[in-house]
Amino acid sequence: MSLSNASPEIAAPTPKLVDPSLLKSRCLVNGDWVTAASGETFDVTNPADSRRVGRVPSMSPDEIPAVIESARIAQADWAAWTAKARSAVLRRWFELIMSHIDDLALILTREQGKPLAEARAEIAYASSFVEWYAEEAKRIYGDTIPAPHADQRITVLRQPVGVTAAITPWNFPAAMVTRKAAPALAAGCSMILRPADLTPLTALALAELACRAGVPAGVLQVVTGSAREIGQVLTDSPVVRKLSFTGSTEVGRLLMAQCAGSIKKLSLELGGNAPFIVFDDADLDAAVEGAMAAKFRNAGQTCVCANRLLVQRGVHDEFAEKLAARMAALEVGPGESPGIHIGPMIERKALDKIDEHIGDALAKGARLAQGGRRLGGLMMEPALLVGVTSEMRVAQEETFGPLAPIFAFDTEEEAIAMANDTIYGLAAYFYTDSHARAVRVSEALEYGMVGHNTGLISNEVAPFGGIKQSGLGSEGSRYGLLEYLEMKYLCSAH
Ligand SMILES: NC(=O)c1ccc[n+]([C@@H]2O[C@H](COP(=O)([O-])OP(=O)(O)OC[C@H]3O[C@@H](n4cnc5c(N)ncnc54)[C@H](O)[C@@H]3O)[C@@H](O)[C@H]2O)c1
Ligand SMILES: O=C[C@H](O)CS(=O)(=O)O
Repeated sequence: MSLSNASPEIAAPTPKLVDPSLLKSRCLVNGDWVTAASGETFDVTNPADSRRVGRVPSMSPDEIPAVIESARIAQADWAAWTAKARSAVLRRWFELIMSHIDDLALILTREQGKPLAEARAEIAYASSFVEWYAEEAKRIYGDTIPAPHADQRITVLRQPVGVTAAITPWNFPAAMVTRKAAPALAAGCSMILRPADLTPLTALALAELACRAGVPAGVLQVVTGSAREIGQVLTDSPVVRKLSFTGSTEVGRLLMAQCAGSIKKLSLELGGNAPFIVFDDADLDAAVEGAMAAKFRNAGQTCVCANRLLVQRGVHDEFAEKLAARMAALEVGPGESPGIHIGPMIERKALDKIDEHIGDALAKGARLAQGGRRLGGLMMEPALLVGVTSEMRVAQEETFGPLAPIFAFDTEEEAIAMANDTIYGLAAYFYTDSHARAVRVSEALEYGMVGHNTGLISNEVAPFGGIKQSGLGSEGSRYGLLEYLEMKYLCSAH
């Protein structure tokens, strides 16, 4: 691999936004674009070069109760719209996102760092949730149940939860927003979104397009500022009936406790430690391609990334050799540069954690087979470790970077035990061409999502979610809508 970067003398022309009004410097509150009452702001910087790409308000927690009240008033009206009318607005939002994909991708790459091609893919993925829930909005069905008494009629209604809040991470600044906002709005809820400080601009641009699509004032609001302070107001408020959080397990635990006081409905999409298991009877070339996809998407900064590569001893050396060759072809550089596969890490502490994981593994007997060099700024060479064992930090902690640690195993039972030896349960992957083994392994893995002979499992139609300490609930699919609905049972006597 190499560091691809336009030389300062002939820097590539900086593409401009076709619609500069998508680059917002204010928050969306009750249909208005507002500054913080204090006038305070904070910068959003490009991880590729630390240059400022935007500036957003640092709202005070004192301003949030008014936002919640706006959301409460707006939600009552929004819930009275017909499902078809809500669906039409969501459909229009989907169309506007896709027609502005290039600008949204550019904003996303500039604040998050991922290569433009990946940013475009994320925008399309994000829009697929809006498209999906525009359709699902019209299919929120209830039940009628045969009553046990002749004079009774039993029905089950599904009604919107009401005012909801969402707190989202920096690694997928578009998809993590629409994966929450789309089902919320489809269900007839309102949503107060607080995006990550590192990547708020994409969320604000999506909100601008939601306004253009006809989402009424107060139904979707976006506030920026102190996560802890704003989060505390949102979790304390009894008016906020649900919190949807995507982020680390550590913060998820904290927010879950903060929501206990008001017994909120909770969706938690938390950390992962995905095993990627390669058996002797796997198609090795397919397994290598799957590992590249599962490990290096978003430079390894995804919750479902292959955090551990477990390879059966009979194919270990061939797999490691093939993977190293594919990794060597990865181009590292600024996301806006052409042909880049691996962008910068989001911040310095992310690079430091990867170094710590490599250092710890080497100190405990692993070998750095390839890569691992820092390349300046927040860039690093994708690294391949072999001889990794369960005593090393990388076995139990989410690396969240382009580090591929290979663990060897002998038997299927050993592989399952290694794979399940973690507090996490988000995603797991395994490669085998044996049907019998596929049935056994898919049922034995303790994860919310399992990929068999594939390293890419994320889409809008399937329930995305974890078990154990990777979270609660699911997003996407028809199940994701249930997270924003309450069930009411009506027993009517005649
Ligand atoms: N399961 C999933 O779908 C999924 C998806 C993406 C990321 N993640 C996880 O998120 C982590 C990386 O993202 P991150 O670094 O943004 O996670 P993080 O938990 O540090 O932050 C997530 C969000 O919570 C906010 N936050 C932080 N402390 C808070 C507090 N005390 N109160 C309220 N909000 C607070 C942050 O500002 C951010 O907006 C990884 O662990 C990754 O696995 C999970
Ligand atoms: O970080 C994990 C996100 O959920 C991204 S994706 O849904 O896996 O693409």
